[in-house]
Amino acid sequence: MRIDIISIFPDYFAPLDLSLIGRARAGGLLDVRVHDLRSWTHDRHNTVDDTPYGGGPGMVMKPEPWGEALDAVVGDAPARLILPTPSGRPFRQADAERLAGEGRLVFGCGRYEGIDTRVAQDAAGRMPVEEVSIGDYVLNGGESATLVMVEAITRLLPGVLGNRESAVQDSFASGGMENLVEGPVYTKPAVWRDREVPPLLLSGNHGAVDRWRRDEALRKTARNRPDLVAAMPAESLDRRDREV
Ligand SMILES: CC(C)N1CCN(Cc2ccc(Cn3ccc4ccc(-c5n[nH]c(N)c5C#N)cc43)cc2)CC1
Repeated sequence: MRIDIISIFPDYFAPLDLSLIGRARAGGLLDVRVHDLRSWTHDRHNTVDDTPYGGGPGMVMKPEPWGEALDAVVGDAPARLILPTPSGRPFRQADAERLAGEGRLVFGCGRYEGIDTRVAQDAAGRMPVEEVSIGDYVLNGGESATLVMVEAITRLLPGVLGNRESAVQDSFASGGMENLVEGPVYTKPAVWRDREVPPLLLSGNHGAVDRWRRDEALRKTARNRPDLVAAMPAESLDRRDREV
């Protein structure tokens, strides 16, 4: 997969040189290129914003630099443009799974009050465009959202997660009881500050451990995400589950 990111803060994406994504890039599993939008400005001040038509607070990102940047970065290649925005469709695990199947993604990181609407309209004539939001809270720009989405998407690509991790077992997976949040996890030592690891986890009884983990995950989901429990098909909750 190739990912292009266009932003006025390219240094924001230094974290993509680290850890699993950094290793995937170094190993040629992933091609991530970050571009400074100001490279496509031509005035002395590298201007990327201007006042909004119709008045109102703040500034809006000018269309010209974006148009030139997308022309240069995408050209005629097949690609999907992802535009983080507070008004976008919610980005969920199912979207990460869908987008992990794409060959090329381009993330356009807006700032100020957003990008002139004509940029998305113009791009839609050449490529699929998705306006997405990572959550119901307000950020200052699209960079953090792009980092979140790039991580959620690329961790699903074959070979990116090491052999010791697996995206297959992740919670929030689409459909079924996999929608449980993660239950408690423990490692050595068996006792820490007088707190014991549940003895069952040291029993070697894998069936009982699996049932315990599922009960604990269901208990935590009911406590933290009652919306996920409510959305589960009734038949997927057996009698024992209802007692948890
Ligand atoms: C004055 C008054 C009436 N306005 C009312 C509407 N407000 C909406 C508004 C607020 C902030 C921003 C800053 N910003 C610029 C580009 C950009 C991209 C993503 C996000 C973003 N925020 N939260 C998410 N989940 C996001 C995602 N994904 C934020 C961005 C842009 C737009 C702005 C204020």
